[in-house]
Amino acid sequence: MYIIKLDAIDSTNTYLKGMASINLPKDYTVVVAEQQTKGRGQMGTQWQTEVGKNLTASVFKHFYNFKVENQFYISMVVSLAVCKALEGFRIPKLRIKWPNDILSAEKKICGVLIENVIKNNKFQGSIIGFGLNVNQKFFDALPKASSMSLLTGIVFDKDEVLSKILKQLQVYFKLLENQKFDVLKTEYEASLFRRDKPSTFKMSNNEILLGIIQGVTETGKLKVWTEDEIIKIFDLKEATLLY
Ligand SMILES: Nc1ncnc2c1ncn2[C@@H]1O[C@H](COP(=O)(O)OP(=O)(O)OP(=O)(O)O)[C@@H](O)[C@H]1O
Ligand SMILES: O=C(O)CCCC[C@@H]1SC[C@@H]2NC(=O)N[C@@H]21
Repeated sequence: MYIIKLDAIDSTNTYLKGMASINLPKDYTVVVAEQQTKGRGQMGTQWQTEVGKNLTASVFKHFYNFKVENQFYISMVVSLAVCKALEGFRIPKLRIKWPNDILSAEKKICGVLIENVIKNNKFQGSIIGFGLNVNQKFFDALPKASSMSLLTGIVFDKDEVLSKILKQLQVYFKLLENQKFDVLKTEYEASLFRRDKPSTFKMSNNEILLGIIQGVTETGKLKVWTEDEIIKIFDLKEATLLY
């Protein structure tokens, strides 16, 4: 494991992407920054965190002969590894909000941004970025966010948290390497936020839809039992889970 610690950078994902474009980094090369000036979230959003309080890190993972159709398993691995590490710190009521937000007591404490590295027309590996709210206490502009510290009253050692997450990433990636697809999907679905509960979705055409989350497909689409009594399959661009 090789950890690069930076005081400030635009984005740890962008930094690692730049490294990978020159030479593919070794497996589990980690970039961690105290401050990101252009932290990136999913779907073009910004990742905002208080300087020095939280973990913003990116990890490089190689994949050899990986079938691109299995990509969602990478997402499952990362969400499960973060959850398992957080369980170890006794963070309460952990859930994975599809596809890969980590919630505690229904508030978002961690976001994940996975970006693929393709070279010579081949999928070489992924840059796994995660932003974990560790010791930040105020989220004035983010009403749905919280942190490990806010939820427990404890101030955490960020290095210790990072090291536990990296350890769990290795454990769960081993399962993926050994093709334990069922184990991963079952554990992911068991942790899914609002599974088996009536939920409200906002569709891309702005319609509101009610349904009950059943689980996910192997490619990461959400299976929802709707009012018309059929199972609908949503991809990320189609539906946002409101509550
Ligand atoms: N440090 C952070 N912790 C949690 N969320 C963050 C953080 N930084 C940025 N975000 C993102 O900010 C966005 C706005 O969060 P907010 O809590 O206001 O919910 P929202 O805009 O209603 O979004 P959503 O559709 O994700 O429920 C979300 O996409 C969230 O992922
Ligand atoms: O929208 C999300 O939930 C994903 C947020 C991912 C944020 C992390 S912080 C470290 C890494 N570098 C980035 O620019 N983004 C990810």
